[in-house]
Amino acid sequence: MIIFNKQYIRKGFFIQTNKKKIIYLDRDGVINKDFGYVYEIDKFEFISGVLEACKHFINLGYEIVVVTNQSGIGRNYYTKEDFIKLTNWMKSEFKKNGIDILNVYFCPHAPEENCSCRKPQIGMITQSLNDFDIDLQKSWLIGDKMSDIQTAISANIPNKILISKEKEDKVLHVVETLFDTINIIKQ
Ligand SMILES: O=P(O)(O)OC[C@@H](O)[C@H]1O[C@@H](OP(=O)(O)O)[C@@H](O)[C@@H](O)[C@@H]1O
Ligand SMILES: [Mg+2]
Ligand SMILES: [Zn+2]
Repeated sequence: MIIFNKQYIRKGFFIQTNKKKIIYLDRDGVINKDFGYVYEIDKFEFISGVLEACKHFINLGYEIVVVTNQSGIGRNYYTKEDFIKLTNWMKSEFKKNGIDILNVYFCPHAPEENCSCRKPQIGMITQSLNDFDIDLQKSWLIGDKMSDIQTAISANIPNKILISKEKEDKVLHVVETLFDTINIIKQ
């Protein structure tokens, strides 16, 4: 039996980092089909392969955080309560498939409000760092707009993937659906 010298432990030689590694997921266009300001359960259609991809991430030890712009609230297309109702349903659907979503962060503001949380601003990422002990260097951000990728750049998240049918030469990883990221995120 090895007895660690208490003074070493006191000096932090054996501090184990339990920092979380996160997959930050954009919602519309990544988790669900983006029909435009989706806020009703019957209009929320999971994109094929999303559940399998999320199970893959969890098997690799990641936790999943959703970061979503919801300007439809600020534009008065729907209410914050509508969004929360849909979000609770979405989380329950993930849960039914063995996938726990650590948290969903959303920006309810319209673009003209110039808030600090609407992507590509990094307010939602910063809030997640306040809420959890996260290792951003081992985390990923996956989105369907270049503004999502810009969020990762601004937040110093080194690993980012664009979900798009067009090749964006400014982004190293461009795939058509979240399922395709299984071939990229392997540890
Ligand atoms: O992709 P995330 O961030 O999860 O959510 C995007 C949605 O809030 C909506 O964002 C809008 O952009 P504007 O917010 O109007 O610029 C449009 O792109 C809509 O099609 C889209 O549904
Ligand atoms: Mg999106
Ligand atoms: Zn905001």
